[in-house]
Amino acid sequence: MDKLIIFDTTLRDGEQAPGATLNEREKIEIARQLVTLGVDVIEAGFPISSPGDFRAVNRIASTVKGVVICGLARAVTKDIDAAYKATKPARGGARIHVFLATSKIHMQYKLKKAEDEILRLATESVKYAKKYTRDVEFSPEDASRTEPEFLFRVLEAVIKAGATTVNIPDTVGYAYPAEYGALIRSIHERVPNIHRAVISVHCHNDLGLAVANSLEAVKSGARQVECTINGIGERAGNASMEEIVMAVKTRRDSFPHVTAAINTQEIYKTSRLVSKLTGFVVAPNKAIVGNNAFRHESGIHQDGVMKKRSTYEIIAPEDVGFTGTSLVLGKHSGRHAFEKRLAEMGITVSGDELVRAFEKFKELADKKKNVYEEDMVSLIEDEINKPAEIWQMAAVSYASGTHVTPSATVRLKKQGRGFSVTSTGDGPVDACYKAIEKITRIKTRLLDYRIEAVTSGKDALGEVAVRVQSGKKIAMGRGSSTDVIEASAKAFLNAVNKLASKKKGPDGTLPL
Ligand SMILES: CC(=O)SCCNC(=O)CCNC(=O)[C@H](O)C(C)(C)COP(=O)(O)OP(=O)(O)OC[C@H]1O[C@@H](n2cnc3c(N)ncnc32)[C@H](O)[C@@H]1OP(=O)(O)O
Ligand SMILES: CC(C)C(=O)C(=O)O
Ligand SMILES: [Mg+2]
Repeated sequence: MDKLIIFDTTLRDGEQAPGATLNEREKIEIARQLVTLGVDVIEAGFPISSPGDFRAVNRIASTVKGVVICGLARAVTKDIDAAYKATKPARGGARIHVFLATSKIHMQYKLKKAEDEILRLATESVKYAKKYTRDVEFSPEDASRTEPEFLFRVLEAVIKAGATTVNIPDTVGYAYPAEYGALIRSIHERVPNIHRAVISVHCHNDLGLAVANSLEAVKSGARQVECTINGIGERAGNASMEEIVMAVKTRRDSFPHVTAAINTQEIYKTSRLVSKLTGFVVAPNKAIVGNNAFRHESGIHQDGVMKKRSTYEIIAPEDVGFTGTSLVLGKHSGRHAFEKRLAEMGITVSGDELVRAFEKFKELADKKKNVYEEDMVSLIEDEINKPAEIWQMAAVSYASGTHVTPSATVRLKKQGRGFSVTSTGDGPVDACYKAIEKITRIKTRLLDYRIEAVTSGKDALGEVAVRVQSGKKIAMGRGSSTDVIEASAKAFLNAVNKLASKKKGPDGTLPL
């Protein structure tokens, strides 16, 4: 079985994504994690591009061990000198990666050079880099749009000049899998000295085909893939490392001939580090590392996963280091998952109670994006234990603003009698809560307060969820209104009623 060399270019091509710029310290932190992940080569940067990038590549080469450190260079001697100087301290090996475009469009309009001049420059640059290190990679940029005959000539020449890896970039993400695979096979057939070099692939995602193209290339004889964590990179990005590695591992039947030495349990952690430091949020539906990659909300899927995981999961989440909850409750969930979640929370309901609680859950899930654990507890308390509504909310009014001491007047009813109290507080919500405490004579501590919009638009309904403690008792409360202060007061009173009914005095109040 051949080794599939994983060449990580998160710190070079990944960092070229607008907005992804990393400083020296951040690059080192990512490089260290890439070593823990087990990549074979780290393309740490483009040393000529800035003094900061030179320093970052140089620091990585000096401090990050156990991996080949690569620096990118144009076919220009000062770039190659800088790449050499920056990568020189690498103990695991230093690689110089020289690139030069070979497609007609790039040669004519960008480089303004003819084929012969390109061939000469490519060969001389590789020879020049070869003076510095044994490990030289050459990339004919835009290879997939290069005239095949010219591409074969360039590859043969650079291998003769000493290139040990020849990379075939699909620079603009133009290729599609069958075509790209055929290109790799034709290189095997038409470049006489190809056996002296490793064929590498470097695919961009402009048509969403970067991973598919890379995999097809591996099937066709490529033995190095250039990729980035989370697929970040120029424009639509590069081929995503985690997708390639997990595809090769999961579909061993299709890739029996290669193996990648990646410690896959580190994938999720690496993804989150790169996301945090670049500021590029990972889409929830991103393969392998998206938040939803291993989560199920649909009842039929949840039921299947509970009965046999592999009905809907082709990868074990722990294989990529994902440890979050896999069953998410929402409007598409079914009874099996609902019951399981309750059981996990230590709540056992069955028969009619379960039917009722499930109906209420569906109603709530229709309104809310997320059904939290506290919502479940509150739902069970409301629907199953049915606490008596000892105090009813009659009215709330409040005053607040700049240079105004927040105050609230709350009017509650109990057994037909009205009670009204005005109180001040740290804000209108606090003033309401103090007024309710005074009327009910229940002393509380607010443990948690959460507010979210359950409908959209200017008249959105705000729902407040609170967790309130009195003595040793804790109760959840929920309240909704288009006025968030009123919703807050309702939620608090809902919790206070539960506390009162949990330990009623003769008049339904808790002892102070
Ligand atoms: C496909 C890829 O990802 S390639 C890598 C792309 N990455 C980057 O460009 C990031 C870092 N780049 C930089 O910091 C700068 O572009 C530098 C330092 C490399 C060069 O900066 P400048 O000297 O100011 O040149 P500028 O970027 O404006 O133009 C590029 C020049 O390099 C030439 N060039 C482009 N590719 C190559 C190459 N592979 N070999 C030789 N020359 C090249 C261009 O033709 C142009 O030359 P010209 O000035 O004679 O017209
Ligand atoms: C420098 C080369 C390999 C590149 O990034 C590309 O062609 O996309
Ligand atoms: Mg690229």
